[in-house]
Amino acid sequence: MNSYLIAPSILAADLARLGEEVQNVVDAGADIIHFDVMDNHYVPNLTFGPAVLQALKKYGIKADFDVHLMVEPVDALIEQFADAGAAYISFHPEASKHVDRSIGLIKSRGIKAGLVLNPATPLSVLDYVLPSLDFVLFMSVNPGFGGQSFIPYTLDKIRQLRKRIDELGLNTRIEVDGGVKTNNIAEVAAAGADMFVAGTAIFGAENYKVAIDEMRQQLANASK
Ligand SMILES: O=C(CO)[C@@H](O)[C@H](O)COP(=O)(O)O
Ligand SMILES: [Fe+2]
Repeated sequence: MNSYLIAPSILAADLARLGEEVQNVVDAGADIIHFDVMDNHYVPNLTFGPAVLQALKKYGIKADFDVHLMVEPVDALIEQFADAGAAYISFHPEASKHVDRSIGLIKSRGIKAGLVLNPATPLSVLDYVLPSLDFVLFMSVNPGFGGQSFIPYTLDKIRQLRKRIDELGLNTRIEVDGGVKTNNIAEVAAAGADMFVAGTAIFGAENYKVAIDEMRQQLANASK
């Protein structure tokens, strides 16, 4: 099993103080920074583009950025986020006409490529492309907003994919996004996930380090 990565989602940060907020979660022990890109087309919300990622890098953020594209189409933004310095890029398969080509585009820029499955998207979308992916992102809420509740049937999907990855001998990571909190992260890890996005559970906490430490403690218990 890969080591666990905790990825605070900046959607829940105080956006008026974004640079400071991101530095604070990095100092509090975040492994990577989850960057939600919404276009008011693929999802009914609008967030930030590559210029914001570039600005955060210029501000001095050294952590890797995990760019979650909730946009349609995807290829032009893959290029722009690659130029801006993304370390991970994921997209939703229904938002790309040519999924294999979009994955290839991400990888051709030396970036880790992920495919995102909405709650009701079947695992069969991974047929044929799973070996070329660095990670699969399971949405455990419907995409578009932070602060929603974890959809429990996601756990079964995670278990099924973990089995498939292990049987194939792949080292694909499984990321889970939406409603992940201190009180369910152990269960999500036990199902087979190893990357955990948490927006409100971290940025909504009084002390980011206490929140991240509690998650790590839960993860340590889960792997015992
Ligand atoms: O991609 C999304 C929502 O579409 C997420 O990354 C959320 O931003 C996670 O927020 P919480 O559910 O952890 O508050
Ligand atoms: Fe996300």
